[in-house]
Amino acid sequence: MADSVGNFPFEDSLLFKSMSRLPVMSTKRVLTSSTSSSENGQEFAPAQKKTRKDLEHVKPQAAATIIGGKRPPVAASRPPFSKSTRGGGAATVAVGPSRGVLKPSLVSTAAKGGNVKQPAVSAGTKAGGGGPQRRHGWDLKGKVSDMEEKIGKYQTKVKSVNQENEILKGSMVQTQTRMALMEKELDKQRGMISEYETELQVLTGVREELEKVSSDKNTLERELSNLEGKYRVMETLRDSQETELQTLKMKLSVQESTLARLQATLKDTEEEVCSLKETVAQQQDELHAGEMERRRLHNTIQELKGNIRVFCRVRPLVGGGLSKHIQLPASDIKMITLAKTEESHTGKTADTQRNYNFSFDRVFGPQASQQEVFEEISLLVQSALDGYNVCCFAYGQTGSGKTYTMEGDEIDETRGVIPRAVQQIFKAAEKLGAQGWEFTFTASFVEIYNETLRDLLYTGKASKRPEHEIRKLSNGEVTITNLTYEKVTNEDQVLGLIVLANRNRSTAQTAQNDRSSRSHSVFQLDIEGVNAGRDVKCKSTLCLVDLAGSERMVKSQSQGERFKEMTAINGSLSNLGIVIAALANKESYVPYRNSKLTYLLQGCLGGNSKTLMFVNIAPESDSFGETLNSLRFASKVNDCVIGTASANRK
Ligand SMILES: Nc1ncnc2c1ncn2[C@@H]1O[C@H](COP(=O)(O)OP(=O)(O)OP(=O)(O)O)[C@@H](O)[C@H]1O
Repeated sequence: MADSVGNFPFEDSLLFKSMSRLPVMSTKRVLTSSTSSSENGQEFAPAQKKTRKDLEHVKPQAAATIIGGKRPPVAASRPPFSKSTRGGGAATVAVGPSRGVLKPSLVSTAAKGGNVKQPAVSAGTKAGGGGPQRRHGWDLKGKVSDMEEKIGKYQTKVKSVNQENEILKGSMVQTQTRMALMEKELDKQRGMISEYETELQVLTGVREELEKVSSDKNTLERELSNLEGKYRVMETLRDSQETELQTLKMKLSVQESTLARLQATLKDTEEEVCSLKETVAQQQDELHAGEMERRRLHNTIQELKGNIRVFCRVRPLVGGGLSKHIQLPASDIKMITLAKTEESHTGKTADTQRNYNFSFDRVFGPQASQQEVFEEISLLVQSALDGYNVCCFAYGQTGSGKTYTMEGDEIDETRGVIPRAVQQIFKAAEKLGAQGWEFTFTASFVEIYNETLRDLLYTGKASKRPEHEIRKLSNGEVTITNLTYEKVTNEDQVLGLIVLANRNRSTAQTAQNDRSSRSHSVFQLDIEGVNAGRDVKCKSTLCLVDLAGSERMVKSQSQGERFKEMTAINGSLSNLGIVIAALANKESYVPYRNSKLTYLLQGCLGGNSKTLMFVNIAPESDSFGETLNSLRFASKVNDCVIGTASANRK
């Protein structure tokens, strides 16, 4: 066993004895060539030489225990000293063929030597070809001599091993020193690596930032390039605008001088306008006063003409020519004579002619045009705009020309009273607008058949046609429930409503023959005017009525529905006469409620209205009786003087 300095106490006999049993000391060198099994010193010498040579090349790791592996174990790369010293000194070194550093010549085995298996054959027992001869038992001296020789060899060997050990120790110290240095160096290097790594991280960050900055730079460069482009455009624009500005400045200076001139002119003009405004205001006042005066005078004329007037109109003969029994004196436009030749009952006397003379406000012969007729009515229509209720109705037998007079045909010349009145009203309203008047117009169209009301402006389903009632409001106005009251602003709208009403009438006509002849149709236009500047308002109704045929049916021919119709027509027409007579006589009770027609027209027939009745007559001989009746009825109406009308003004 090696001590701390590596000396082996071979002089100790006990130890010496025990060592003789150590397998380490076997002459059989495990790592040497198998061919060398000799125990003589000649054989050892080359081995030692080899070991020294090898040791010169031993690197720090060569001190590790390497056992026959192709590569040294991982532990061999580390400093092996602590391990080998624990084992009690020298390490076992085996051949590392791949390295070639340690040759198989050297095997240094520790006294304990547990790890390396040595051949069990001792030196003494192994008899080689050249070894000492076996001595006889009695040859003790020889044996001792052999032993001493052996001991000598061993001692030499131990010495060389000790030398080797010393060299190894020196080498180990060197190696340790070098290792310490290298470890220091390694630590230093590690520190540097860590620093480098930190630096690398910083640099990586810097690089990323640099890349970002570079990309930002690219973007900014692009933006800059765009901006530069825009800047160039703006510069061009600025240049052109500067030129324009110069031009404008020049123009401005011209304009300024013009303005100065104009301002002077304006001042003069303003003064002039001021004086003109005063004149206009004065003239407007005068105009308004004139308008009011016109209304007053117009109304006076109308009153003088009578608040109920009757016009007679004779329809032309269907086949042309002149009527035999109707005479219209050329000198008097108010007279009409109905002449009837009565044959002598006895035949002995001459036939006598009986004349029935009638006088009306105006008589229109068969040649009278629609325009001529309307001129007389237009004064009344003007009264409607002035705030008076106006009612115009056509009375006469079927086919006498009532509808022709009221509605006429579609062509301009043959248009009747209703379209002409509407046209006049909208035109006059427009003119009055210049004087500050604003008008609102509401139209309705109703039919009275068999004392039942029917909305002629109804556009819904026939099955859902509502029923109507006439109501008198607390303010005296008359209204019809569920009736269409259409706001209109121009003539065309009203004409459209008339077309709709005629369509509604003809639908009913298809269901019942000649129904239109047996029903009254009432067109109403409610007029509301406001002159806000003068604080004046007016409200009136223009009522245009086409009455049912006035002919009397022969009682024997009247049955069922016809009889009912006849009763209704006769009732309402005779009641119309009664109402007009009651109004004319200023009776306290006027039976308006006796028929739907008079109840509906009560606002237009009362003291506060102007009424015009057309009596239409047919010229045919066979209509003589009905014509006479019509003229008699109209004559009665004509004799009535309805109380002075007053305009609905506030
Ligand atoms: N003054 C006139 N000039 C030319 N034609 C006329 C004139 N009056 C009426 N007529 C024609 O006579 C015919 C009958 O007239 P209209 O239909 O107006 O009578 P009506 O009294 O309204 O009859 P109904 O009571 O059946 O409605 C129509 O063809 C119409 O064009």
